[in-house]
Amino acid sequence: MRIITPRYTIIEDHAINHLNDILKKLSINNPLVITGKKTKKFAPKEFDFIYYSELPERISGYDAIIGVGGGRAIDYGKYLAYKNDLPFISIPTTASNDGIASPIVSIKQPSFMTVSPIAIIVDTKIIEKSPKRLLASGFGDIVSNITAVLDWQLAYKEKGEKYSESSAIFSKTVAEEILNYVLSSDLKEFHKKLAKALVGSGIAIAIANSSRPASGSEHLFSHALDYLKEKYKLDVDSLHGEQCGFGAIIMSYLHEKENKNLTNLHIRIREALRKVKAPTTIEELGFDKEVIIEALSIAHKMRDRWTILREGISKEKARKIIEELFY
Ligand SMILES: NC(=O)C1=CN([C@@H]2O[C@H](COP(=O)(O)OP(=O)(O)OC[C@H]3O[C@@H](n4cnc5c(N)ncnc54)[C@H](O)[C@@H]3O)[C@@H](O)[C@H]2O)C=CC1
Ligand SMILES: O=C(CO)COP(=O)(O)O
Ligand SMILES: [Zn+2]
Repeated sequence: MRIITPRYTIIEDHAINHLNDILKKLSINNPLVITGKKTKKFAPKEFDFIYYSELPERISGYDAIIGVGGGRAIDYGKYLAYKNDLPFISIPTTASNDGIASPIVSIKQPSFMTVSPIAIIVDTKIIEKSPKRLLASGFGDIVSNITAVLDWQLAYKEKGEKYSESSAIFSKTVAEEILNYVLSSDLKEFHKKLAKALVGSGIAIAIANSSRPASGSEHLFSHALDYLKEKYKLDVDSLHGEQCGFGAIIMSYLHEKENKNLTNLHIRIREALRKVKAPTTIEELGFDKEVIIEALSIAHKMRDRWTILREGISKEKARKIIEELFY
């Protein structure tokens, strides 16, 4: 199977200045920009634009789509490009999840595979100035790759699932590298290392042609929270990466129980999340304890993906795990 990865990836201060040069190299003359109301100020002024909240199904007369913004702006831009069979250029204005580089579209669950961006332009000066909460969310999404790879290896061992060692090693290495960086540094370069790690995660997904290297039981838990937010009409504004990082604390704890080589993994993950000020308590994440317990007990049903949750854990066992970890 052919692996499609971005043809141009620039991650540096003032990277935005390279856009016209990249468009020329790609022979793109008339792109349409998809952005959000708060991130329109970062969009190149010379091209037409549409807000992602006002997306048409079909467009004509453009030869590419450029996504400029946070996770949803990039996701909707990627989706529109895919629907119209156009190349997609990703220009994230923050680093809140690995959608900035992945071939996945997650505007609704289940997410689906499209095509990797043909170019990714990450202006680290813009990222640095973006809300710290969004960068903490991005760290949650990348640290979740550690439990995602552990789950993938478990599925390979217990169910014979297709597994790519090259994608898994890549995904695990970028995640562990930034975890160690956060635990041992003053975070001066955090935004740059985070942007590079999230791009690496998106490429690992492209290599696997699946979100497996970046989405395991911790993402199932996050999808369960999204489902319960909808079901109970909860007024909770937790971000994708925040939910996944919190889920990684729980799932690394479950993996540790079965694999003594992983001792203290959940402690290291929780300490690193706390250091970047990502939510690490139920109150900080914004949910009631009972919703967290219900999410853990239904997470395995969110998609057909074998993980450490296996056929699911009872509410009683979920309660015990949550109380051991957070009380
Ligand atoms: N395709 C993929 O692989 C994945 C895609 N996603 C997508 O990402 C979405 C979540 O993305 P998030 O970014 O967490 O939330 P979001 O996109 O809902 O919100 C991000 C917020 O940050 C603001 N923002 C962005 N850059 C900024 C800057 N430089 N300064 C000030 N404000 C800025 C935006 O205006 C927006 O209000 C999901 O709903 C899903 O659509 C999530 C995970 C994976
Ligand atoms: O969020 C993702 C990777 O970080 C995509 O995961 P899903 O395939 O579970 O939606
Ligand atoms: Zn994710």
